[in-house]
Amino acid sequence: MSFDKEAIKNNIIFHEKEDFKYTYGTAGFRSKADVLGSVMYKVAVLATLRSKKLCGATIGVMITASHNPEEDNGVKLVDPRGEMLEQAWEVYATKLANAKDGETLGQVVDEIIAQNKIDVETPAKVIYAYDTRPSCPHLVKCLESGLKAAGAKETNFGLKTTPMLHYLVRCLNTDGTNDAYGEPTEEGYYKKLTSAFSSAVKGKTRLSTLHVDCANGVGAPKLREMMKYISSDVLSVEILNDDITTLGKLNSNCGADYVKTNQRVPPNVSIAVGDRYCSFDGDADRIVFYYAAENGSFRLLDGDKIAGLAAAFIAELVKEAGIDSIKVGVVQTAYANGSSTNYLTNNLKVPVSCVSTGVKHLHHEAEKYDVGVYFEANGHGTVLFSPAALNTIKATEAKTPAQKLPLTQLIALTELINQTVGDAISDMLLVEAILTNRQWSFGEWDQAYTDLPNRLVKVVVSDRHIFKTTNAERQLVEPAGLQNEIDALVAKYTNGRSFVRASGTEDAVRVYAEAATRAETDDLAFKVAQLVYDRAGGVGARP
Ligand SMILES: CC(=O)N[C@H]1[C@@H](OP(=O)(O)O)O[C@H](CO)[C@@H](O)[C@@H]1O
Ligand SMILES: [Mg+2]
Repeated sequence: MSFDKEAIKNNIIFHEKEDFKYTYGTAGFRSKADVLGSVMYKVAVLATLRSKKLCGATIGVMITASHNPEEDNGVKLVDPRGEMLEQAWEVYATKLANAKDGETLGQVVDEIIAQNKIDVETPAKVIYAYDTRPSCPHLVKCLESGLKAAGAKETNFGLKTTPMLHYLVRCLNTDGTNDAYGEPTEEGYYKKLTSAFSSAVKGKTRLSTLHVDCANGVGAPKLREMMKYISSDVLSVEILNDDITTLGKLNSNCGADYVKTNQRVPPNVSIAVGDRYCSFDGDADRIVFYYAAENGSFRLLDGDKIAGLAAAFIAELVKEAGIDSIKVGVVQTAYANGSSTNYLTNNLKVPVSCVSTGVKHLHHEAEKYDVGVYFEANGHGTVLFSPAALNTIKATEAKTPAQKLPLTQLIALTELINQTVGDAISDMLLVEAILTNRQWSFGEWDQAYTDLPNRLVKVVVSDRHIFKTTNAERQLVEPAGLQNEIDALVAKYTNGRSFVRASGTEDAVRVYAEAATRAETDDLAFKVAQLVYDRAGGVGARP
C-alpha cells in the first residue's frame, strides 16, 4: 500500500477534549480512556512512520494502562528488538498527539519524514495487542483506522500481556536469522519459557504451591494457559483475582502496585505462615512476592529483593561454570531500598548503578554489563545477557563434571528470562527456579538483608514541572534552595535519606523517605512533604 498523506489528514479522529494536553511520558500516553481515541489514531501514524524509517521492521503497539484504575487506558510503542520506543521519537509522539486538525497533523508528518529522511514508499509493518480494559475494543478500532489511513500492514495479536507483545516484536524481527529469538506466537512464548524452566530445575524437589494474585487482569488467563505447558511435578500455582469480566475489578484492592504501595496483602487474601504469595500488575509486567513471618507480620519481597536473589545466583553459576570473566552488574533507581544497595555493594560485591526512574533508563544502563540485572523496587525488571556473554556461555564446554550443571542452568536462564522487558510471568519462573535450586523458603530468601523502613508520599502542587533534578533524581536543582532544606531535615535522622521528584505518570510530586525506624521514616516523609507543599505551591489539603 502506498503512503497517502491526504487519507491521514482526512480521516483524523478529532480530540475528545479540546484543551487536553497529551504527553508521551515514562509509560507512553496514559490518561482516562475517553480522551484516547484521537491519540490511538496518531500513534498508528507514528508506528507506521517508525517502521518505514527502520526499513520495514515490525513495530509494536500495546494498549494498556498497566496498574492504573480500570477507567484509564494508555498506549506505548515497541521498537524492533522489543525495547521501548527510542527516546528521540517521544517528541514526535507528543507533537502528533496534540495536532488538533488534519492540516497540523499533515505538517507534523512532513516534519518527521524530513527530519528522518524517511522513504515513504518503504512498506510498514505494525502489530498490536491490548489488555482486558473495557475501553480496549473502541481504542483498537481507532488505532486500526489510523493504520488503514497510513497504509501499514497490520496484525492484531489480540489479548496479550505487555511483555508478550515485546516478545512477539523481537521474534518477528529476528525470525530466520542467527539471532532468532523464538517462535512468534503465544504458544511459542509458553514453550520457550516452560521448557527452560524445566531444564533449570531438573532433578530438584518441587516447592509448595505459589499463590498468584493476577490483579483481575490479563495475567490470569495467560498464566492459566501457560500452566498447560508445565508439569505439576516442577511447578504448582494457584491463580487468584482472575475475574476479568466483572466491571470495576481490575487492579482494585489487589495487584502488585496495591501490595507494594500499601505494604499489605490484598484484603480478599488471607495468608497463613508458610504460604507463598506473589502479585502481578494489570498488564503482567511487574511482580512482587510476600509471605507472613513466624509472628504473622507481612513481609514483602520486592524488586530489590528479586535483583539481589538473581544477581547472587547468576554470579555463583558463572563462577562454578569457570567463566568468571563474565561480570554481573545491577541497575537500580533512587527508590531502591538503601539496605539493598548496601547488600549488593558490600556483600555480593557487584557494581551497582543508579539511574532515573523509568524502565527505559534501567534497560539501557543494564546493557552496559555482561549480565545486567535491573529492577525497579516496585517489581518491574529483568536480566540482560550481552551478546558477548551469550556467546561465551554457549561456546563454553565443561572442563570438569562439576561445571556441567551450572553451565546447563545458565543456558536455561538465558532462555527463561525475557530479554526484551520486565515480565511478571518470566520473573516468577526465574524466582521459582532459583528458590527450587536452593530449596529456600521465602523466609530464607528474605534473610539477605533487612529493608530500611520507607515511605512514599504524593504531594499535589500547582505546577510539578518546576521540579528539576540531578544525580539520577536524587537531588533537586529547582526550586532553588529546597534541596538544602531537605538535607537539613534528613541530617536529623539515623540512616535518613529522602528525595523529591515530579512523577512522570501522575500530576503530583513524589516524596520518598527512609530511616532507621518506622517512626523516624514517617516523620521524615511528612516533614519533607510539608516543606514541598509550603515552598512549591501545594494544592488541596496540607500533608
Ligand atoms: C515510584 C514509582 O514506583 N514510580 C513508577 C511510576 O513512575 P512515576 O514517574 O514515579 O510516576 O510509573 C512508572 C511507569 O510504570 C514506573 O516505571 C515507576 O517506577
Ligand atoms: Mg505494568
